[in-house]
Amino acid sequence: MDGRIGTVTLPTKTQIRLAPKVVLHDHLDGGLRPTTIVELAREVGHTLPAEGAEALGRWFAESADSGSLERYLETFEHTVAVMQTRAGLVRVAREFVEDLVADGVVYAEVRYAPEQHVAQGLSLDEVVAAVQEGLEAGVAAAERPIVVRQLLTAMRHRARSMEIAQLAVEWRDRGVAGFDIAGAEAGYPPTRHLDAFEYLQRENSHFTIHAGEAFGLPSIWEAIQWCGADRLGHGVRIIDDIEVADDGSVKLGRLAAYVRDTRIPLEMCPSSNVQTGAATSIAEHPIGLLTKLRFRVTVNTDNRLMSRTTMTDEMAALVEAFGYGWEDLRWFTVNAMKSAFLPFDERLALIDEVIKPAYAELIAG
Ligand SMILES: O=c1[nH]cnc2c1ncn2[C@H]1C[C@H](O)[C@@H](CO)O1
Ligand SMILES: [Zn+2]
Repeated sequence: MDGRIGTVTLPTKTQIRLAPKVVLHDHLDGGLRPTTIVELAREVGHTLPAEGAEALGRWFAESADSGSLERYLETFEHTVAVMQTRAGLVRVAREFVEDLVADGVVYAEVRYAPEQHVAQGLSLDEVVAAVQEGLEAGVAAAERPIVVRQLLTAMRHRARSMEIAQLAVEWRDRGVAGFDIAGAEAGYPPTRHLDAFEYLQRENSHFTIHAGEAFGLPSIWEAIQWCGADRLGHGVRIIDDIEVADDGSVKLGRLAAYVRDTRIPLEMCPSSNVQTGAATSIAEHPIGLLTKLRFRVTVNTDNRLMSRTTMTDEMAALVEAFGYGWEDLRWFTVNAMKSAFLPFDERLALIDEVIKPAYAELIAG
């Protein structure tokens, strides 16, 4: 494909890869290289569900492509198993950054649940330190500048969120930018972790909440109006509060209006949503309508291994499905940078000095 539809030139994959991109929702334990999993599994004696890196990569993608978030999450057993040692965590984090750099990402927030990496005796603090060491090694070795921060996730079906929130605050000046909760959504409302969110608010800290992915509006409403989430992980089901009439007129319910009016960022992950059944296809993904309605939409990968994707792939898929041009890709990227859990002056510097000049050139052709 030469990237032309009629007389309009659409961004090609090769061009998109070179454009600066920002990812806010990218799980460390969802982005390992299959080759690394094979090697680490051999070292620690973990039995994998497929032989060899290629078959394993396929296994992750096929198993995650299940139509259910719960089954999608089962695949993480095999990544988490090889991320239980300091060396394993350092390596995975370093390679994670290398892959982001190769994808043209200039700012990334990398999330994972420290409580899932203590099975072989590491303390929570040692886990965060190992990940930070790997991320910094990746940044130091990068050919192009990249800024990377950690988000510490607590698992919503467990009861360690307060501890993890405290850990995020302890590490706030050493590479951790915020907090998140993840895992099965149905049956585990965000208010189960209200004490952790209230603590973070008192500490002037930042957090996002996975909400509106496998459960609907009540989950989003709790995340925002009870817990005070700064951003929504996915948030796709906000579409349930939007009515589009046959004549094309649109009516927002009170929650959708609140989300749009207060510019709450939506960390949208199109491919992941198709795999878990939160959306039927990329072309029918609510991101199309939400973008048209100017919600604060950002584009993300969620789990590059399980979805066999990259930021470049996600953006290219959106270009193909919706005909987006460079202005649209710049808008997603600036939205994401504005929504980052990084100090305002640092966000502005990346927007003014890195993102806008690069897109200005791309738009000029
Ligand atoms: O999209 C997701 N929704 C809910 N939970 C998720 C998603 N992607 C990954 N997780 C879980 C599985 C990981 O083990 C955990 C921490 O990264 O977060
Ligand atoms: Zn996620």
